[in-house]
Amino acid sequence: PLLRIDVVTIFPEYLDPLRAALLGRAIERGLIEVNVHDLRDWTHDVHRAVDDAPYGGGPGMVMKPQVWGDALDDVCDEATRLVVPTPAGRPFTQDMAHAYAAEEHLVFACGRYEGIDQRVIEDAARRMPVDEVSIGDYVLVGGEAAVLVIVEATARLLPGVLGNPVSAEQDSFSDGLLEGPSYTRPEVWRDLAVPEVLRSGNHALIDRWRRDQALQRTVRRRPELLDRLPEGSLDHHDLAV
Ligand SMILES: CN1CCN(Cc2ccc(Cn3ccc4ccc(-c5n[nH]c(N)c5C#N)cc43)cc2)CC1
Repeated sequence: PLLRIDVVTIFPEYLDPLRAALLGRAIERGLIEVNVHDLRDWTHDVHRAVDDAPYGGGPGMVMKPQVWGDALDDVCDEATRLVVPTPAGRPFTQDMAHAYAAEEHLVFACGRYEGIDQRVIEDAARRMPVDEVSIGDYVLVGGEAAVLVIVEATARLLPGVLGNPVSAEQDSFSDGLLEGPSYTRPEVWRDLAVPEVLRSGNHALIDRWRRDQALQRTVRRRPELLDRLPEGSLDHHDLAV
């Protein structure tokens, strides 16, 4: 496959959506290989314990290092990049999705409770690249949803995974602005009409209108993106918007 993915979690069924739709077909076609492992398969005790009380006190439980250490020893190899979702992680970005799409083997460690004993990450970092990443500034209950997000954003960049091959520059964030509105038939729906310009056939005008819409939407919803635009990417007409 282009990319091998292993996920370790105490809720393996949470990753079932990876096998649906386009991603599922990419797996069937051998473009991507996805293996999901139940962390409890590496527990040592009759209670199959994966967590314990935090040193130093505090709320909740922490995931035991021994269980994770044994699991990662079996699942990781010389080509592995270990990705650990965590609220305290580096923000996951489109650039990271491109980097992950170029990898050979990704292993995702899904934490639950208050997270995984930090020594698991420290120990892994001795023999492989390890990324602690966050998918956004909101609080989840575990890492599984983040893995679904990261895998989707990464897999869609692999050649052949999606029907229409995406090109980096066509991706919405690539020209630095948000996507503008889209329309399709019927021309009027619940007395809402499609903007005239889009039916004019005047493609210079259409392109200009679409850029204006993207610019207005970006100013309204994500003004901070405008600071990141490359120098001179807004012409005098844009600035008049
Ligand atoms: C008093 N304490 C209370 C706990 N908080 C911190 C905290 C610690 C763990 C969890 C639950 N959890 C366990 C593993 C795990 C992985 C990813 C994510 C995650 N959340 N949001 C993202 N963007 C994520 C990603 N990616 C959450 C996870 C929630 C909140 C500090 C203050």
